[in-house]
Amino acid sequence: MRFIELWANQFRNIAAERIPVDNRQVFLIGPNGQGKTNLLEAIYTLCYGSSFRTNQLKELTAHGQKAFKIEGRYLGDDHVVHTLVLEWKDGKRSLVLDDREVKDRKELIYNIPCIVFSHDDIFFIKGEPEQRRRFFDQTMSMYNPLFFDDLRRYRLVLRQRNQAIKDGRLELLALYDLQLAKYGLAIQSERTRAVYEFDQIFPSMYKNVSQSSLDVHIEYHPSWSDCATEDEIVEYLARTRSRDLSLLTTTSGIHRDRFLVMEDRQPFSQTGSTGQLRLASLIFRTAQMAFFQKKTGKEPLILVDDVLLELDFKKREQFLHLMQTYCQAFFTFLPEEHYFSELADEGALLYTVQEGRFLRS
Ligand SMILES: Nc1ncnc2c1ncn2[C@@H]1O[C@H](COP(=O)(O)OP(=O)(O)OP(=O)(O)O)[C@@H](O)[C@H]1O
Repeated sequence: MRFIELWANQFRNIAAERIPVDNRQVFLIGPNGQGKTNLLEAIYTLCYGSSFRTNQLKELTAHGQKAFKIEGRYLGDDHVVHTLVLEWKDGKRSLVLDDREVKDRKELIYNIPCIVFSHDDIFFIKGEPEQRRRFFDQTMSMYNPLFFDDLRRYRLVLRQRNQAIKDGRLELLALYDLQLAKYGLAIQSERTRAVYEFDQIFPSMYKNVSQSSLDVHIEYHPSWSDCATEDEIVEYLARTRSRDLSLLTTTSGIHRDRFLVMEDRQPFSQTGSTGQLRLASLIFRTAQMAFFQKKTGKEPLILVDDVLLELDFKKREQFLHLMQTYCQAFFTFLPEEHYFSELADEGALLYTVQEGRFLRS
């Protein structure tokens, strides 16, 4: 698929003007604070119904406004042009695809698979366990709707179980434990498989791009590591119930799983330099692209937000080589970063970005 045209109204500082983007590569070039990332955010929000910068859709509304709208026309894998519209109004989000309301955001994920490369990705490597869980859950949800469903159901049961603990309604726990075990085991098994496969891709990519022999790899440590069946999880939950009751929360489960980025036997966040961690975070994304393609045979749309700046020429070349398999890419660059020409195919679309306006160069 590829976007053909974008339009946003009252979305951050983007001017409400149609932006033709019918090209495999679109370059957005401009000084800081002009609206380059805002356009990437608008695309991402259209693809997933949520932003990669904030959990609050209302923040995307232009200053002084109460609503925004984004519209994208895209050529689908079915070779038909579709129109997708997202509107935020009166505190509510609505999504319409070809005049039909999209009731479940899940439909979108499988419609326009989109991967964003941003500076914040470094937190996948050096941030809290929650951030790595989110990365791997995202990676798996992109190709596996069943995993996505199991995650949603697990989260719902977890919330209900925690509420029951807080309310002292202990008679409900046995039922919740059965459900947690069911969805949790499915998620744990899928995470085990996915990390195994991801780890076939990531370490060699890291070695290639970094031009080093560092063995950086991923380890998965499930919270219920000693449990291989639903019955064993239920027993475990029963054994640890007093701990849950005293801490007023569910202290074990897939929401406590840990994904570790290791170099040899130590956490890479402790041994790697900032540059190495940053590079690893970029490789996380390219590995995510490769993984998605391996699973689905499809190429994702990618949004690359000024992350190439820190790489030296050699690493950038290696990295760009890995990043070839996309259906469409939007790149942001500062004007002084002339090296975008290393990347641009002949005929690529170039826009100069100035105060929220996109001027064809
Ligand atoms: N809700 C909003 N309403 C209006 N303008 C906004 C809103 N949020 C951010 N902006 C404006 O958008 C601009 C920032 O745009 P953006 O984050 O896209 O920068 P950028 O061009 O990607 O620059 P950089 O290279 O620094 O990342 C700033 O001028 C900011 O004031």
